[in-house]
Amino acid sequence: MTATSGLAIDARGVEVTYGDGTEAVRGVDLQIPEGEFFGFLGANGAGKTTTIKTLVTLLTPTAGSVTVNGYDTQTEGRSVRQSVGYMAQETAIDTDLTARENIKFACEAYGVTGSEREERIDSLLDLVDLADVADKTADGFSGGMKTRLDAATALVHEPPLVFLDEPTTGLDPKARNRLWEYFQRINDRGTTVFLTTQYLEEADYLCDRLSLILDGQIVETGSPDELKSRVGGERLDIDLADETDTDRALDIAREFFTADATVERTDDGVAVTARTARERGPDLLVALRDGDVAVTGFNVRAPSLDDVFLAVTDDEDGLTEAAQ
Ligand SMILES: Nc1ncnc2c1ncn2[C@@H]1O[C@H](COP(=O)(O)OP(=O)(O)OP(=O)(O)O)[C@@H](O)[C@H]1O
Repeated sequence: MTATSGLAIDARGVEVTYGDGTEAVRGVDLQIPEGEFFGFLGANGAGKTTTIKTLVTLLTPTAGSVTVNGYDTQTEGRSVRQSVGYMAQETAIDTDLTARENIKFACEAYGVTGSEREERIDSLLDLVDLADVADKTADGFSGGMKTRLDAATALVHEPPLVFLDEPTTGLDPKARNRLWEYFQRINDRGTTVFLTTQYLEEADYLCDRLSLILDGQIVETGSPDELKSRVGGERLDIDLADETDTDRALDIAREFFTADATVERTDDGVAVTARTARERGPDLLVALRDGDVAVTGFNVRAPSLDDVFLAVTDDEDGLTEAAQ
């Protein structure tokens, strides 16, 4: 690796416009330190795959510059490709071959030869928990097993940086959790991971830092906790027995929580978002009872990345409206 900056990825002002005029990526900046587990979070069509394809040199940016592992993607494409692993959305495995044969095939494609090859294949099979089925053909594998095999084939050349494009889409929770363990394992051994996902919970669980991408632009970057703090604290949902009590409950809650809280009407009652929601929630319930408001249920939860996305996209809507 020639990187001296300590950055696995340094992308500046990247724009990608497809031939039909679609502006898929509109000015993306990414500085990702070596060793980081980075998440790129966005809905369908937000521009995640286009960004990855640009970083791994499958697409040439319309504008901007990208350095990956210290190599310029436009002038040193070959070195970039040799220094990264890429697990695309479309599977790269051949289901007529065994797990071992698939990995061997990937070794050949990446020029991994010689004495260390068999050892590396065995260690990858172990890493993705497929050693027991190494000599079975992949057509009988579950979705999760195929995905793990796919991920292993992206790692045969021991790249310092691996791109995973929505690797858990369509997997059941058990298979997904197993894959998460494996991704953590490869990051623990020093590999930088760039993961795209539509799952907020996944980014929250795995990533050191993440960016939210919306319509080809990064709208927010930070650690999961930092992003969650954007929402303004924990959320307390209170269900009311009688809908006609809602206005009174809102008044009591607003009086009880001061400036920093958001108090709103919900389908079942009221919700308070505040840093002190958990701590002061029980006292609010007492205040509601004293005000003759009957409560049928309540729940306090830490903000999810869903909440963050909503907060950010609400802001975006506000900006768009203001600009019009
Ligand atoms: N080859 C293409 N030609 C024209 N437009 C494209 C092409 N590929 C993608 N797009 C468009 O570019 C935008 C970004 O797509 P992209 O696949 O990068 O998003 P994504 O966030 O990866 O979505 P997904 O979760 O569906 O994979 C979308 O509007 C998509 O329709």
